[in-house]
Amino acid sequence: MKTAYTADQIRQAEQALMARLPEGTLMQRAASGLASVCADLLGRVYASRVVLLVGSGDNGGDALYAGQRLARRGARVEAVTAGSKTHEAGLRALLDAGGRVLDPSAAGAAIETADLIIDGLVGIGASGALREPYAELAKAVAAARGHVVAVDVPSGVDASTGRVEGAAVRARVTVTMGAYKTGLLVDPGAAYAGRVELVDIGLGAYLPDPDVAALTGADLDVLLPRPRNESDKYRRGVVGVAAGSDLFTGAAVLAVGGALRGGAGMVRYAGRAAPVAQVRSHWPEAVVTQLDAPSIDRVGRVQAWVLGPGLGTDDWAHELAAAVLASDVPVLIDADGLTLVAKDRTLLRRAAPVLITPHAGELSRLIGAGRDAIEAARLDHARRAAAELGVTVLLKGSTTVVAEDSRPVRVNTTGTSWLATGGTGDVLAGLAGALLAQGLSCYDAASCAAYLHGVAGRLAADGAPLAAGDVASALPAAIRAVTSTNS
Ligand SMILES: NC(=O)C1=CN([C@@H]2O[C@H](COP(=O)(O)OP(=O)(O)OC[C@H]3O[C@@H](n4cnc5c(N)ncnc54)[C@H](O)[C@@H]3O)[C@@H](O)[C@H]2O)[C@@H](O)CC1
Ligand SMILES: [K+]
Repeated sequence: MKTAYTADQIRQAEQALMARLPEGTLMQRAASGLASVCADLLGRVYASRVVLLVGSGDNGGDALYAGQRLARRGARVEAVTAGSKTHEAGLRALLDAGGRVLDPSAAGAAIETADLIIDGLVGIGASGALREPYAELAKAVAAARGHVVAVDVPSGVDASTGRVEGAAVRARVTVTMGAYKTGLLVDPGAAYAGRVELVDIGLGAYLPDPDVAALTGADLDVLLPRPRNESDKYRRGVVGVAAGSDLFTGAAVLAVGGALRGGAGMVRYAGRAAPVAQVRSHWPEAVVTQLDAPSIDRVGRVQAWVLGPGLGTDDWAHELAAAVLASDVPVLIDADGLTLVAKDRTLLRRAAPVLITPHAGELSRLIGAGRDAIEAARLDHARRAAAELGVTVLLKGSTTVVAEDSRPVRVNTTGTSWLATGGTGDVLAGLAGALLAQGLSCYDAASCAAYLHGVAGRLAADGAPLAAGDVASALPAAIRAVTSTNS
C-alpha cells in the first residue's frame, strides 16, 4: 500500500524527527537522495549542464545542496534565485563547489538548453497560486529540452490536494522527501509530478494515519478472493445485475460482462425483454430472468446487486430500484440508478451497505455541488458525499477515488485516459458488483475494481483506442498480472 499525507501532517512529523537530530541532517538526507536521482537521469554527471530554480524556503535549500553534490562531480551548475531571500548555507555550499548564480535575464535560455532542471521553487510551504517571478519560471520550464526534476512536489501543485491554480512545473520525475504527499497521487497534481521517487529521510515512525492510500499489485494479490477446493458456484458468490432497458441494451451486456469476468460464481441478470434478448445472446453463462413487473421476487438469491446502468429513469425503473434496495444485501448503484436516487433520497434508507459509482456530473446531482468544483477538488467532494449520504463513494474520473467515512480515501493510480469512452463504467460496475458478491467490503471491492479496471484498460488499449467490451475481455489478464507478479 502506498500511503500519502497532507503538508501539515508531513510538517508535524518532520518537526518531531528534527528535534532528535543535529541541525541540517534532514536536508542533507533529502539532497543526497535528490542528487542521486539526478545523477541517474543524467547518466554522465561530468560536464553536464544543470539549472537550479531556487525559491526562498527550504525547498530551495534542498535544490542548492543537491546542486553542490552534482557540481562536486563535475557538473556545470547554475542557480536562478527567485525569492526575496535564499537559503544562505546552501548557496555558500554551491558556490564553494564551483556553482554560480545566474543573472535572471539569462534564466529562460539556460532553462531551455540545460541537460537537467531542478525545481526547488516551493514545496510543502507553498500557499495558493505561484507568485511572480516563480510563475514565469514555471512557464519557462515548459520549453526545457532536458530532464525536469521537481523537489518534493512540482511547484504550483498543492501538496495536500493536487490542485493546480495557475502556472505549475511539469516534471518528468518528482523526488519527494520522507513520504508521498496526497497531491502527488491525485490529478491534476499527479499528472504534473511524472514518476515519483521517494527518498527515505527517516520519517516513518513519526507519521500519523495516512490522508490517502493507493493499492499496489501486492495488495490486490492479498485482497482478491480465490476459489478454494470446496468452493461451488453459490459459495463463490452470486451477483445480480438490474440494468439495461429497451433503449439501452448495451449497458446490460457490458455490466454482465464485467460481472462474469470479476470472479463471481454466478451472474443473475434481471431486466426487460430487449436487454434480456441481448444478454442471452452475448452471455450464455448468465442466468437470465425476464421481468414482467418491476420486482425481483422471481430472480433467486444473490449476495450483491448491481443497479442502474442503462436502466432508464421511468416509474418502472424507480419501482425496480426500490425493490432491489429493499433487499438485505449490498447494492452498487450506478448511472440511471444514481439519477433515481438523486430524485428520491428515501431509496437510500437501508441497513445493508451501498456503494455508489458516480462521475462528477452524477455526483453533482446527488450533493448539489457544481461539476467543475467537484473536478477541481475530487477528494473533498468524495469525502463529503460519503459522510452526507452514509455510503461508500467511488468517484470516477482522471483519478478515481474511493471514499468511506473515517477511512483514508483510496486513490487509484492505474487508470488511463483511453478508458474515457462509453460503456467502460458499465464494465466497472459489473466487476465491482462481482467482488461485493464474493464478500469484499464496499471499500475493498470499489478500490480493487478501480485498480483492475485501470490495468485492463491499459492492456486493452496498448496505446490505441479501446471499446468497453475490450476492457471486460482484458480483465482476466489484469487479474493474472496482479496475482502472479506479486508486485
Ligand atoms: N522541514 C524539514 O525538515 C525538511 C524540509 N525539506 C524541504 O523543505 C520544504 C519545505 O520548506 P519550507 O517550509 O521552507 O517551505 P517552501 O520552501 O516549500 O516554501 C516556502 C517559501 O515559499 C514562499 N511561498 C509560499 N507560497 C508561495 C507562492 N504561492 N508563490 C511564491 N512563493 C511562495 C514563502 O514565502 C516561503 O518563503 C519541503 O518541501 C522540502 O523540500 C527537506 O529538506 C527535508 C527536511
Ligand atoms: K518544488
